[in-house]
Amino acid sequence: MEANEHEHVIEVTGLRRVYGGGFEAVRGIDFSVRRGEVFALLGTNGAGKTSTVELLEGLAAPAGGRVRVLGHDPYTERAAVRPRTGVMLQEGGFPSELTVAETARMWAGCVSGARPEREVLALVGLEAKAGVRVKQLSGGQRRRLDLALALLGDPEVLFLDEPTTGLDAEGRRDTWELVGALRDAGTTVLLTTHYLEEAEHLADRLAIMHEGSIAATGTPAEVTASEPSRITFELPEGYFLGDLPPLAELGVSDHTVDGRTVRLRTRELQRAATGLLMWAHGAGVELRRLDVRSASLEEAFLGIAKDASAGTTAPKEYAA
Ligand SMILES: Nc1ncnc2c1ncn2[C@@H]1O[C@H](COP(=O)(O)OP(=O)(O)OP(=O)(O)O)[C@@H](O)[C@H]1O
Repeated sequence: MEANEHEHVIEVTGLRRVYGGGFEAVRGIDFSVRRGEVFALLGTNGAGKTSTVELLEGLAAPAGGRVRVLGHDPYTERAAVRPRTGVMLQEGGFPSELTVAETARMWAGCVSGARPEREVLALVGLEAKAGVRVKQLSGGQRRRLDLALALLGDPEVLFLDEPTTGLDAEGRRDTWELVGALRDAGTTVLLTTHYLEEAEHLADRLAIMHEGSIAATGTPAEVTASEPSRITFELPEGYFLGDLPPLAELGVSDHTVDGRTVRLRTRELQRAATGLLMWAHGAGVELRRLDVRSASLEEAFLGIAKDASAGTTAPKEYAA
């Protein structure tokens, strides 16, 4: 057992993946995941998330760099890593003629110390479908079955590739609850997702990938804080933009005016909001339709992806 096993369950350094035709899908990325953490990999289509997760699962060898899962190389030391990990691929690809229970039983036969099938089917809310053939399940129910199978071995580390794609709102919430409960029980979870709300809700830390590189990492709050906050209001009757205090002095980085609606962007939300409200108070006017808000993870994601496309920023690392 390596000394830092309890600290970093997954360690990725300078990782690269190159496909047959020479295309470099993962271009030297670094990140680590601590025990009991939920870590989300986000990114635009084709960013390299699945290519990365497959390397962590030991399904392929890296073209460069290093991966350690539970202190082992998941590709060359597969036998040491595989029994302690659970994997939910994007496409389960199970025989469609088997029933749900038969599929779970078949899969359990490949897992040492498997939990009872009924138990994992209940965890994902599929116990009532035990006798139904896989081909008769809806897309969302198949994702639940994929998740149930990943849980059969009671894994220490769980890899979930887009676990809630195709699930309805209730199914998504159920999966979030389950992942939260697994995390509380000490399971380390690495997931990929297209749903920023999901990452915001579930992830302790995340990385945003773009074209094979990591554009930003940190907690959702840290990554979100990288994007300016917004203040929107209507100019009071009889007032013009020039009547406001100088915007630069309020810490406003840019602004737009649309009719009487003013939109400000600032990285100093408290200073800008306080200055504006003090001005309104002093002038004895009301700022109608006032809306003051921090950026959402979605806004931060779009901003980071745009910057990365334009090549204007170095990777942003917010994590301690
Ligand atoms: N077997 C392959 N051979 C060649 N190129 C591949 C192969 N698999 C993936 N790629 C390319 O590698 C890049 C990364 O793909 P990957 O599936 O890892 O992205 P992703 O971030 O998971 O995307 P998505 O969000 O769309 O699932 C893409 O440009 C894709 O076309």
